[in-house]
Amino acid sequence: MIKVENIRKRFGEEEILKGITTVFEKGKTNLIIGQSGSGKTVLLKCLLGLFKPEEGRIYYEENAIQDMDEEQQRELREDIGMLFQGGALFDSMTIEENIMFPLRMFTKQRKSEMLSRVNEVLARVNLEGVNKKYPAEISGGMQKRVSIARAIVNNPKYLFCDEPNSGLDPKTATVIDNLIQEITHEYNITTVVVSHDMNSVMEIGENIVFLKHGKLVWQGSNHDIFKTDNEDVTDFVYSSDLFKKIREVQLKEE
Ligand SMILES: Nc1ncnc2c1ncn2[C@@H]1O[C@H](COP(=O)(O)OP(=O)(O)OP(=O)(O)O)[C@@H](O)[C@H]1O
Repeated sequence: MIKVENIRKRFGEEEILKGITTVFEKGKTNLIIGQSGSGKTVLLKCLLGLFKPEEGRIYYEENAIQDMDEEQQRELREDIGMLFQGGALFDSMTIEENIMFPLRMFTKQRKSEMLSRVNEVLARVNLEGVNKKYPAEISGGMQKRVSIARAIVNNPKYLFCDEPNSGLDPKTATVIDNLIQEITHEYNITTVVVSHDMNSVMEIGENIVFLKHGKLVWQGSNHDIFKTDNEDVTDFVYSSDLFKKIREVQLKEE
């Protein structure tokens, strides 16, 4: 669980996050959504400790990151898996070396132990046997799965995903979304996904935090989102014709 209490972040004169309070729940896929520029990435970077809010507090379980010393922050980093936009694999390393990277950084495991863990996570993302390939030799969807394998290799308690399915076709995007959700449930971790993709909202939005101009204007699940009459949310959801039609059908059925 990650708890955010009244955080404010400004750059120069401009206040980007205007007092956000929320909880990202354990064992759930928590989505941060909103229009471009609403502050999603800034909030994610605050959660990760990459930006320091001027006000407010962020708790990982009961521990505020503001109170952590360097050693505690290092321990927290070990518990965090990160899936970057675009995958961010190292092109000059094989898939195996890419996935092993966090293990080399954070553990003192022997090579054989690391290799066996690499094979375990590759199997989890249904990608056995690609160990010796380079990122350029596999498809975009496979690269994303390798990135997920790397993000979970160290058994994180928290998983952060920044636009995990950008650049993927809709079918592959759904596979990636579902994989993120399955892993979240299986390992009972706190997952936070930044997205502006309505399909992701539908598929995996168990707890959705909706931002507008740096404020949290709505929070709920993918079931609630079709019932709300909050105009900011409906404008966002029904900017897509497909979802407009789904809404019409739902309203007729009720
Ligand atoms: N390092 C920075 N310095 C100054 N301004 C910043 C910085 N990072 C973000 N901003 C500003 O904060 C605002 C919110 O940006 P943010 O990247 O969080 O939006 P977003 O909701 O993630 O948008 P998108 O969906 O386009 O990625 C923008 O106006 C942006 O210019």
